[in-house]
Amino acid sequence: MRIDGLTVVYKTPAGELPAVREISLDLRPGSITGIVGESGSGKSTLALSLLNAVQPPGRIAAGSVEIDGLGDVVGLRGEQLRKARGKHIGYVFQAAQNSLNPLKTVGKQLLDLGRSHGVDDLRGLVREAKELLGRMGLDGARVLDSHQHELSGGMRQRVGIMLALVLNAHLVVLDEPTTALDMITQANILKIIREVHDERGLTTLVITHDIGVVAEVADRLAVMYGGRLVEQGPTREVLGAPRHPYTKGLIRAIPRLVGDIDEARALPGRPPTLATVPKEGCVFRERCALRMDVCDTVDPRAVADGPRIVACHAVEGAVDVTVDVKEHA
Ligand SMILES: Nc1ncnc2c1ncn2[C@@H]1O[C@H](COP(=O)(O)OP(=O)(O)OP(=O)(O)O)[C@@H](O)[C@H]1O
Repeated sequence: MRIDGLTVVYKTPAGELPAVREISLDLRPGSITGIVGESGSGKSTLALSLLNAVQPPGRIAAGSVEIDGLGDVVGLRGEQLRKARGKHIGYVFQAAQNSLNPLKTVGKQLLDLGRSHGVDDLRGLVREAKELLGRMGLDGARVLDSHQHELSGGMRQRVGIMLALVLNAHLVVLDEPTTALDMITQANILKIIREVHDERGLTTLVITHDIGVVAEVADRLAVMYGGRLVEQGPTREVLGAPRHPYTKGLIRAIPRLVGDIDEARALPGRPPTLATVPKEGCVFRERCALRMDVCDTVDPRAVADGPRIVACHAVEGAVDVTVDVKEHA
């Protein structure tokens, strides 16, 4: 999947405002990419636009989402689009716990899904679903016989993951796949996502506010702030040596299990909303220790340095960000 210059706007009383702005990102075949960002940074809007599923008052205003063998998803309509979802792209939306039909059993919904995508071997589909549910620690036969209200939030979330994987799509988008789960179940589900990903040679995108989740599963990490991607690169490199001041702040804000709890320092200020996100210049400048005059007027370009891509005037200008941030703190 190649996302290029993607901009998504919502119509508001103040006019159309961008929730996702000029995002470019390549999902490499066989990799797991994690997108991390605070609430309101535009993650879910981005996930929806990858399936061309943004609903009014939102719309994709610019850019493309090219998928191998399918073309630009932004140009797909109606039946073509419905077929692409599920068969080419499996997805779990953020509200997976609430997205099942309350009137039908999970098994009935699975069969509906299979039929609507022209699956001939429905028995095989049920077998596959049971296998996936079993791996996630559930009794597959029982779950398929259940209605939504008979399942806990965590069980529904696992059903959502099963439905995303069962049609054997090669591209899988998981929006907050583990939010309703306790820590142990979360670790187990992430392990299974990784295993199924490897077994099937999938290309996977995991969207989350939880940097621990991406640290666990993602090969590549992209950091989102105010609708922009501010930094991307191999997960270990980004977490081990973050370059963008926002990524640094985000990592420093994580409390650790061992060591001094006071070392975790919350990032001062709040992330911008649609109404407050600056129309020009850097979206992070209000909270940035390295703010310069140019940040008020010029949007920093995303500059690549090997596998790392960073959009920051201070980094672009080769300022030693580590030293400056420490001094400021
Ligand atoms: N239907 C809508 N109409 C107007 N604004 C919207 C709509 N949906 C989202 N927004 C705004 O777009 C911005 C991005 O929202 P989005 O839900 O994509 O962020 P997010 O990073 O997924 O946050 P969260 O994790 O809380 O869901 C936010 O400022 C949000 O208020």
